[in-house]
Amino acid sequence: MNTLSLLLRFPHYRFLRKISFKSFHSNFIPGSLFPYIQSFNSVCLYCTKWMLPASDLKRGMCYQATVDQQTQGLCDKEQRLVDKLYSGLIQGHRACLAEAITLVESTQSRKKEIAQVLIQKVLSYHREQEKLNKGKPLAFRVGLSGPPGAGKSTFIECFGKMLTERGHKVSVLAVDPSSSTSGGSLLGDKTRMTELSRDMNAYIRPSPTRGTLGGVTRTTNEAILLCEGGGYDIILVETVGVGQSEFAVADMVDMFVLLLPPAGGDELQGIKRGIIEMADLVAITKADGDLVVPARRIQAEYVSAMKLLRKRSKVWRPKVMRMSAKTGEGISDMWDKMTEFHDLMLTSGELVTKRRKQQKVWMWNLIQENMLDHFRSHLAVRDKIPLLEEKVLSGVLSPGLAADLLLKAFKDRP
Ligand SMILES: Nc1nc2c(ncn2[C@@H]2O[C@H](COP(=O)(O)OP(=O)(O)OP(=O)(O)O)[C@@H](O)[C@H]2O)c(=O)[nH]1
Repeated sequence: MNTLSLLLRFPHYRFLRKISFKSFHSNFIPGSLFPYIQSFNSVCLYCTKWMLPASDLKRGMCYQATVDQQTQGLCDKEQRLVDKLYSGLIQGHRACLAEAITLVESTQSRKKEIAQVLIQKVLSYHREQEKLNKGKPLAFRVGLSGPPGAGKSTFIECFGKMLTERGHKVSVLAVDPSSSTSGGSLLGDKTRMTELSRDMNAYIRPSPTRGTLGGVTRTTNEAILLCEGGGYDIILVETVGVGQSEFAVADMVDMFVLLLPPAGGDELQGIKRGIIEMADLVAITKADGDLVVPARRIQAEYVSAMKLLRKRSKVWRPKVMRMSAKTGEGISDMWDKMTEFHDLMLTSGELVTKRRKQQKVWMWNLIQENMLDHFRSHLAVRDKIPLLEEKVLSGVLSPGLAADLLLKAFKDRP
């Protein structure tokens, strides 16, 4: 198709020409252009002229169409809610941040859809802000894990206060995978971090997970984004290192810190080897008074053990430090090490790569969770599950055969 026929086909060709290559590449096509785009093929030809790969354009169209669809699907009241939360959030209003997190945590399907429109808006805002920040991420995301009683909340209280005094805005998301399954809570009693919770530059929020790993992935990832949109530049995600949630958390942060008490091997039994392998920094807590000597010993043990671990980064080797939240000793050194890590990861490009990979993991985790929900609630399967589970438990049926039967029933019925 030559320029003349393009002009005939698109009377507004001159206008179309004004759209920059860059705006296409950022996967954005202004909604107002859609009336001008009559067929995808024609546009591909138009784009070939401007050296734009058709796949990028297709992706851009699909993306924008999805966002438009989502936004158009909202009624006035819902749209007003999204607008109110979005503007309040980016202006730093804590109440709006809290309400926005509650919205993303909702299990109601309509609320989930509204939340996605909000998240999409916040993501666009992020992209803009990161561009203004020369591509540098808006916040430093740190995962903190350790066994119960390791001193996590005492550390976060002390560390968080030091950071706010230095001018940072700190958000603490406490992921508690136990709360909905056991009715009890590993992390969440209200007396934790009392001083930090009164600090106007800190925001503490328990992150309920509905007891599923998928719950951790969805709500925590989205809460991180919202906190960053609200201007928090340091996000601490706390979790108890005795289950699977810490692995999920490690997949959503820039740096993973493991807090270990100066205790003997037995008390650290619950800590899985895998979690140590994921740590970028191990901090031995409570290194004060009588505990200084055991803290030194544990530190030396971990220094040697970590030398044997596979290297995960070209620019960083995991460090083992000692600190005391009671005396404050070692806390500032820890922050120095953490910023050193952040700077190295940023300048080497590893941080950007890591975050990109995490986006993909996030997407697949969500798909996995939704597929499993879909499978469990499918008409052809739902009623068979208790019976087959029972047979597997009593040893009448092998788990493999039971799984095959359920999968077959799922596949055979539409
Ligand atoms: N000596 C000393 N004790 C500490 C220090 N930090 C915490 N503790 C004590 O260790 C105990 C557990 O501390 P927490 O901060 O509640 O530990 P946690 O890891 O948050 O515990 P969970 O909330 O159960 O997961 C408390 O009695 C604290 O007073 C420290 O730096 N030095």
